Amino acid sequence: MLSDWLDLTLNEHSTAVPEEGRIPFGRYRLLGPGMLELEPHSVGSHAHACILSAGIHGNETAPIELLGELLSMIEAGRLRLGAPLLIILGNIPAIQAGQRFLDTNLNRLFQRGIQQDGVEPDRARQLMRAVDGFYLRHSGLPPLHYDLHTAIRDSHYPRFVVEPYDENAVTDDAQWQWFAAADLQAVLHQHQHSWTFSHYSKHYHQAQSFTLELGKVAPFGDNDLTSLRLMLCLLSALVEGREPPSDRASRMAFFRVEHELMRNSAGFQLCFDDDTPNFSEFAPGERLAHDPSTGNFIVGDRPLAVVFPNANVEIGARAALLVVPSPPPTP
Ligand SMILES: O=C(O)CCC(=O)N[C@@H](CCC(=O)O)C(=O)O
Ligand SMILES: [Zn+2]
Repeated sequence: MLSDWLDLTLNEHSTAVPEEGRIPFGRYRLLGPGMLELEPHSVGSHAHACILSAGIHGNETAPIELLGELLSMIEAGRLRLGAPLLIILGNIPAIQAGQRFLDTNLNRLFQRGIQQDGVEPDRARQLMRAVDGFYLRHSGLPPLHYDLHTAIRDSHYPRFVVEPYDENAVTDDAQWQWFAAADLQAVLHQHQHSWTFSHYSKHYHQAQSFTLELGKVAPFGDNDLTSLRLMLCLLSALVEGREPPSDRASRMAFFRVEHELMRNSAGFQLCFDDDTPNFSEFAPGERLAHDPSTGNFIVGDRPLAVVFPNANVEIGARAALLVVPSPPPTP
């Protein structure tokens, strides 16, 4: 029944799933569309209050399939539920339509007090309430949130972590070691508040919270989950409330954002090929973008690598992150 919940939710039949019930080692409760809470009979020695979200962008399907796999394992009793878990399917109509979003990018709206109306702002408000309630109910446990995505382009590091910015919340070193063991290959530290879903949990709840890019966008059924086998091991450990496997953080490449390229007008253009992979480097003097309202953006004294380039974002939105290597954290 739990593993059917994903399919039934996406096919508008979630009412076919009872609102609450038993599962091996615990209970489940539906909090609302695309929001499933699992509560263990007993918590493991390393349990966190875990939020795992996917489908914040509707065309990013591999993470939804990965959560389906995790739910099947829980339902079959192959994992011993040992931590409270909130599973979230983000933008349900966009997932149904196979689109990144319907009207506006949901992953820029996670800010308390947002005033906009519409499908995505309403969903952001629902999800923020669900996160607040979940962390309040499980306030005795450290909060954790992994928001699972896939990227539009190829990448020199196919699986990587984006660490949201917050000056008051410190990332545990253990997180980097878990990500290294999960075969994530790079980490990107954000340099300013970004109002993404992972930023919400970090900023308002001091959660260990990250956006995880787990490969490239593909339709349902076209994802190769074998590359996510070690990621599934990390998630399984979190589900069971035991300590995840660790590896040397220095296996991963670390970067920090130096500059955000914004699309300021309709005529904005990126001056490199559309299929340029994430983390491609550009030399000093190269022109990266042209915007009729602000002119050229030219690389300054040191090389810059480009991440998430997209000239077609909404006007006023981020069109690329420009990043530089940064030292790995010292344990
Ligand atoms: O591949 C792309 O261009 C976009 C992939 C994506 O959706 N990335 C997230 C990153 C969120 C963050 O900065 O933490 C996004 O743009 O929302
Ligand atoms: Zn995404």
